[in-house]
Amino acid sequence: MLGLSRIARDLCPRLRKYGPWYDINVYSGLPSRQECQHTRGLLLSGNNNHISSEAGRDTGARGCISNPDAVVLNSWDSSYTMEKSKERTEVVLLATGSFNPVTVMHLRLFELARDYLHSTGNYKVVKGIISPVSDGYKKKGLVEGQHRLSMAQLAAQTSDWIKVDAWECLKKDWTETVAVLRHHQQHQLLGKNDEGNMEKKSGSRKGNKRKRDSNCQDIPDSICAESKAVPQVKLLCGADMLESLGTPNLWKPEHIVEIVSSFGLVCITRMGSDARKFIYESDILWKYRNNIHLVEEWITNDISSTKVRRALRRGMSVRYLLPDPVLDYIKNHDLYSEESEEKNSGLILEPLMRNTKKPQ
Ligand SMILES: Nc1ncnc2c1ncn2[C@@H]1O[C@H](COP(=O)(O)OP(=O)(O)OP(=O)(O)O)[C@@H](O)[C@H]1O
Ligand SMILES: NC(=O)c1ccc[n+]([C@@H]2O[C@H](COP(=O)(O)O)[C@@H](O)[C@H]2O)c1
Repeated sequence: MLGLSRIARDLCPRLRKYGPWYDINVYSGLPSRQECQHTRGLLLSGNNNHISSEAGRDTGARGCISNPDAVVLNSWDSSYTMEKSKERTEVVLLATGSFNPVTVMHLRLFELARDYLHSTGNYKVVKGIISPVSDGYKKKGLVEGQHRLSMAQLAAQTSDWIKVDAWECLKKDWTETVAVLRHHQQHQLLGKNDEGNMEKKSGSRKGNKRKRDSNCQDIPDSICAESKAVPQVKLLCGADMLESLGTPNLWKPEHIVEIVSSFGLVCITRMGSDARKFIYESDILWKYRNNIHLVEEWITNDISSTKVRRALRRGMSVRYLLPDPVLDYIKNHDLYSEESEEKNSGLILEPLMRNTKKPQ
């Protein structure tokens, strides 16, 4: 830890010569992501290191801890940096949900969110992840995880950037969403470090993938190899899921704070939900509103998995609401019936079960 603080101190004079905006102030604690939106610079630490080292006093610049696992030095003067480096904060969009079954609207969420984030000029979406919930969620009518996973995989085949991740789904027990976010953020961090180590070992740099930052010219190779900031994982959801944050005992308050402060939300408007009003009426969400990106879906589309299952049970066509391969999969496995809709009937949803205090 002390070694890392020393590295930060050593780097200051070198970085300072590129301009006052690079003064470094590595804070302890966990600032909100909005303070880190333009995170750039040197990845300094790994697991749970909360470095406190004041290396520069100018108010025009700061570094910050962008997540519990990484310390990055960033530029405070974002407009200058944007213009100078044309770099944007990399984002991984994570959508959790039942996906019972996945619909074309689920895929649209990713496209809408990516368009919006790119239009801000501040972000570059590098990946989308669909993470179907585990059977342990115990939602009524939830068909087996393996089927929901397979359908999501078939749907994602049409995209070159949306992937399906089985980590959450294949667990026997339900995982709280904040833990899923932490898992994927950690994965990003390890991925970046592995990439850095691989390059150091092979001594090669592949194409443009990890171009040496011009600001790194006289910084030791061992540090520069890790100079690309880790992508931020953000939760992607519809406005109904955002509103579910207000359902008593469904979400732990500290988890809501962590989601909106440390990760951030990208929320797509949905018929029947008023996300703006909900944010206004919630003190926590209002406090972190700069880290909640509300995306207006102008081509409104109220496809829902519940409606699709209902139509399937009634023998009605759902073609063009789901990708064709998903429809074929449902037919081949005879997935949705009156019987399947009764699954978990009478059971309490796992988050409610966990968060409801038992009477003394
Ligand atoms: N039409 C839609 N508009 C906006 N968001 C949507 C839409 N459909 C799904 N979502 C979002 O996709 C995520 C995963 O949704 P989920 O798997 O629960 O599907 P769903 O269609 O909402 O299911 P259900 O009908 O059971 O509520 C959630 O964040 C949800 O808000
Ligand atoms: N406390 C929590 O972390 C919490 C509570 C309720 C739902 N969720 C998640 O939100 C999503 C909701 O999906 P559905 O809209 O299909 O019910 C699921 O991924 C579920 O795991 C998380």
